[in-house]
Amino acid sequence: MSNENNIKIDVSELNLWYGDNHALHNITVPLYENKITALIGPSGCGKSTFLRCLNRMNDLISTVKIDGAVVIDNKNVYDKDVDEVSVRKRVGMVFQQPNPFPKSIYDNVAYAPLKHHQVRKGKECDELVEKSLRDAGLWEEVKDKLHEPGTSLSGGQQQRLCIARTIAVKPEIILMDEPTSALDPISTEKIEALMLELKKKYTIITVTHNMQQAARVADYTAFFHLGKLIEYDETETIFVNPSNKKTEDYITGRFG
Ligand SMILES: Nc1ncnc2c1ncn2[C@@H]1O[C@H](COP(=O)(O)OP(=O)(O)OP(=O)(O)O)[C@@H](O)[C@H]1O
Repeated sequence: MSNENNIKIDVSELNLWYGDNHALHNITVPLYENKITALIGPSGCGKSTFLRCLNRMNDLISTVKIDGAVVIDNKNVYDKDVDEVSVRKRVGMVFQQPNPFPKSIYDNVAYAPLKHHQVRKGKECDELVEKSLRDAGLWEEVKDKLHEPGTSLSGGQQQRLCIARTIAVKPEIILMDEPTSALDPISTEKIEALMLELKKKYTIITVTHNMQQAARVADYTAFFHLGKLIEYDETETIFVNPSNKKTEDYITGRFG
């Protein structure tokens, strides 16, 4: 694997237990800046669990125990002096089901930046809302109805609204957990095109069950099986010339 890229998230010897269930085993992986990394593997192999470790979302589950390190820009986000809210601001997340707040399109985007005092109400906030919606590829479709409910949009538009809401707080990393699995093919295509645009500014880690999607958008792909990272490499290598038999069996549809 080429090493010309900057490491944005350096995960080392990460283990996670849900009670007695050892769900992630000693995961060590460098995730690269301004790249899209796809996490693939059969259901229950730990993809979402791993993704949620990157912004400390698993801290919200009381039975979880984690050890190991997730180092972002030279600082382990699990160090005692790190506040998890600040981690979640730097590492945004987009979920499988579009989940806009029960608020207007405008307020969905403006809510967090206003709450965190990143912008003032009025012109400054208006500009941020417009920029975020533009960057999420949604502005032209919603600019005349910003005060209508976010839930009045189509599923694909709602997902782009959720992406606009995520980028409005200026994260450095965006985690996506099967961001297109609830969408039709045309909306999926728009989100994939958007991901390729967004990686110029952000580091993206995405979970997908869709092999074609991983092949289309991801620079790097990590294959998980039973809580272990089996293989991680440039996407083309994973799909064309995997070195592990399990990877080959999975991508050729022999299991999963
Ligand atoms: N909140 C939770 N509490 C307890 N166990 C959990 C929880 N979430 C996941 N697990 C367990 O952790 C393991 C990994 O699950 P995870 O959801 O990370 O897998 P996944 O690869 O994302 O699966 P899928 O593709 O089906 O979404 C499974 O054994 C699952 O049952």
